[in-house]
Amino acid sequence: MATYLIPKGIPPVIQPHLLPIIPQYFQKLSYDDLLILPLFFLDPFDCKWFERPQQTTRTRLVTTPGQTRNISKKLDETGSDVAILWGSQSGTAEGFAHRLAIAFRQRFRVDAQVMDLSDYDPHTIALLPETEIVVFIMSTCGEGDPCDNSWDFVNWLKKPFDLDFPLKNLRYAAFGLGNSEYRFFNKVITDVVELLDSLGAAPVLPVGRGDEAKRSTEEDFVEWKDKFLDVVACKLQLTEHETEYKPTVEVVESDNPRSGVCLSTHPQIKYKTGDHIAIWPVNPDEEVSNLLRLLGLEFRKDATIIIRSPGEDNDKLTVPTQTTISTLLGHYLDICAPVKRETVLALAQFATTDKAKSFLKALGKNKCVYGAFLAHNHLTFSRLLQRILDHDNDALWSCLPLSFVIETIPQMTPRTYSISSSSIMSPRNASITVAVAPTPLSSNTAITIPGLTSTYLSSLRASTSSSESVSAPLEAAASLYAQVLPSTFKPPVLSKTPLIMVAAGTGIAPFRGFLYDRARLASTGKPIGRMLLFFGCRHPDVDYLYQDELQNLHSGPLKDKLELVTAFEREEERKYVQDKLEEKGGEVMRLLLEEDAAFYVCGSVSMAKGVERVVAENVGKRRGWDEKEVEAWRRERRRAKRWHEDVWG
Ligand SMILES: Cc1cc2nc3c(=O)[nH]c(=O)nc-3n(C[C@H](O)[C@H](O)[C@H](O)COP(=O)(O)O)c2cc1C
Repeated sequence: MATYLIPKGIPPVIQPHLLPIIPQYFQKLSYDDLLILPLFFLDPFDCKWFERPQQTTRTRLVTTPGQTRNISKKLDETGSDVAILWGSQSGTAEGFAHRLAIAFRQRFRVDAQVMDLSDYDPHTIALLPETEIVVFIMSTCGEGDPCDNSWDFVNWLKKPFDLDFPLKNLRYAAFGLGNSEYRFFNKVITDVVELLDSLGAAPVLPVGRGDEAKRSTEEDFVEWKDKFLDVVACKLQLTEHETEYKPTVEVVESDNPRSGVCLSTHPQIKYKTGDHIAIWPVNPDEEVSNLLRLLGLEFRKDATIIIRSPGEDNDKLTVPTQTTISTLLGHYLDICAPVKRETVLALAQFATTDKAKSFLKALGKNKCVYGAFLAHNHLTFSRLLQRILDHDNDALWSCLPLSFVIETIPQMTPRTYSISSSSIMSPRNASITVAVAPTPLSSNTAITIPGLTSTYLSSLRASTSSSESVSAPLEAAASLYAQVLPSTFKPPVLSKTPLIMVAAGTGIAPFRGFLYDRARLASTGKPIGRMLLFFGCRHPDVDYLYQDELQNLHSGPLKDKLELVTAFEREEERKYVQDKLEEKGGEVMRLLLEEDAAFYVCGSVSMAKGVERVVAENVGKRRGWDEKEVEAWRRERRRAKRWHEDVWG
């Protein structure tokens, strides 16, 4: 294992050999699956990729000039009877909305309009006649909250109305995305449907709910979508057509040379302790070259291509244009992503032999067959093409339209990590903590699926040197596309505020930054509040991250201030952080209820849920409160910035 600390702002392409910076506590890491890398770039491809309201401000009342904010008018203008409104934070619901529109067009040869909820005025849904249908595809975020682009819409539904049943003409369908590990599972769609019904709207089919915790969101959506299309065919008396491939993007080659990825360095990157960083992974060369070979594009890989939407607004394109084919496959499309069952079926129409077509149809025919196949096989888009070729040598994929590849393979999205360094201690370097933990296939554990970003990051490390030294040079090719994302998971402003931090696994990352902040403040004579750090992992010899550093801090600059409480799942006592919180309940309660301590939890949703339950039970017991009162207390703590969660499913 090696740790690299690389000064911010050095464009690696220009200056590949990086200067080692070795702050006092950064010298040794104790976990083999750990990597610390710098951040370099913002806006990696010289294009604006994701300027969306949910990533900028809560509301966006300004639309493109000339574009209506009236849903009814938009349907009239486009001659469409179906509006698909999406509320999404990280793009899944948005992707589903587009897929539904494509399926709709393919099956009925008529258009449905996909709309970002924040681009339209909520009250205009009341203007729709009964002959039109609105589809809501909405994710739940935060703690049962709407995504940033859906707040206005949900608030509008909650407001008092002058008329009874103002939405009595509205016919709607709804699908929600959520995760049952969260306390408020799919709360947004549940609330929206309840409110719509109470305002007189009528559902055309039961609400669908996807559950990320069961990894069934995709199949839940497909099932609901098929039912929706059946219902809508009947309601709108649409004529069914044989499914026919109609590209939604057009790909043309250009004579204008383009050098592929256009890097922009950002020498003044700033971050604050607790911020996040989004990393843009790059697909492995092998996967890219396999796909190029299978698509017969090897010799055209450096050709410049222009991607455009025929007759549509090019702003809706999900990949930047113009580009090269190899950049498209290497950077813009997530070619290592799992292959959807729908993709298998859609691919059948391009199979050049009957044998290949039957293979694909049999593989994708139902979710059980496909699920069992995936439980035994690691499938990516190129692996699927190869698989068919192995089955039938005559099957050729060189006629597969590039437009289909662009529409079908999900676009690359950045992966977000907590910054694990302190901006006070190390303002010129940001580090992240990454576990390289490939996922074994459920029915064939000998085969593992590598994580795209963790593998990419370790390949940068491996390509530099096998040395353990922090001064290992980074090769010119090892550039990293990254963007700092401000977060609210910040240490309290006053260093004397007591802290309770609960982490499992790589959830330790932000707390490492918090501790170094306080270590530096302690060294300047600032008063430091008491700190309890609960850390859980499998085994002290396996994944006790930053063990030496934590112990150094504990016995050094944070002596008498920091208490480390560890829980090891695979030691004899088999303890989890929740158990340790219970054991230390007396002190935790004193700090929380009497000393205004700030409480932080970082790690998996299930761990955070357990932690919250232990704290809630203890607070309830101490104060003699019922569940509602405890919940009100917790919400108040959140508002006062004394309760923070950074969790993932
Ligand atoms: C920070 C965060 C908070 C979440 N909170 C909830 C929640 O309270 N209830 C729920 O059912 N799902 C919750 N989820 C799960 C999301 O709804 C789920 O990941 C969904 O697929 C995201 O869709 P999107 O990509 O369209 O934003 C949360 C996810 C994240 C990352």
